[in-house]
Amino acid sequence: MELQELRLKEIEQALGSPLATGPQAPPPKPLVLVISGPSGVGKDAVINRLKEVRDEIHFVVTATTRPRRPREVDGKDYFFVTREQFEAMIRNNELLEYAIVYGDFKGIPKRQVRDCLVKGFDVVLRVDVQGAATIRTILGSNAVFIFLVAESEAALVKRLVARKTETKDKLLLRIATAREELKRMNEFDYVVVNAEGQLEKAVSLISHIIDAEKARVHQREASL
Ligand SMILES: Nc1ncnc2c1ncn2[C@@H]1O[C@H](COP(=O)(O)OP(=O)(O)OP(=O)(O)O)[C@@H](O)[C@H]1O
Repeated sequence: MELQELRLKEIEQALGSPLATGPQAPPPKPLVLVISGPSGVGKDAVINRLKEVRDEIHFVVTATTRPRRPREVDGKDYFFVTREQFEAMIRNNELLEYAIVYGDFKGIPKRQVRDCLVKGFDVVLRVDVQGAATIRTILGSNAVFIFLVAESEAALVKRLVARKTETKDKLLLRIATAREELKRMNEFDYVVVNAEGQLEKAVSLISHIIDAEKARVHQREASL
């Protein structure tokens, strides 16, 4: 050990400067990850699991006028607001993006995202395909866009039927919309398959995407 230290000293002397001990890689910039995909593909399921495996990431809570489903918690799964409250948020320019999705308003509060980025935290946003397009116009290549798909259309519909949260009309509308949405896959950076019973695999791939993004030489730089 001592001999080694001595050698290092000799090297430093020969170099005429001390050997730097700081990190050689620059600190990674905070990441904005947009997770999108057709209704019922498993966005919520994937994000809920991702929260458990990557607890350093911040998950922005979407505001919605849609009625709360039995197991959903206000402020955790969504901010459940009235139509009037939502309209006030639009008027006050408080939303990064918002849309009417199957008759209900959904939107991302800007402040939550901004606060996280300023503190240097990574942020995950959950948006429908329409919302992802809006965010792309704002953040462009400074955010990472992930498109979630099921293994097949049949599998997606089976999952939606099993969830039992839609009437038949709403279900048909969601399927038709999903067909259109699938055509927009090429607007995304990554596609992740959330296959039946394979939630862990989808979450693990997203986790690896995050790690790979952190290792980019040319870091994306999101700001609002
Ligand atoms: N890999 C999987 N295997 C089996 N079931 C799954 C898988 N992923 C999600 N599910 C189930 O499929 C249903 C739809 O998932 P989820 O509600 O997360 O979709 P979503 O994309 O958030 O839908 P929406 O956009 O309509 O809110 C849920 O009942 C969920 O538990």
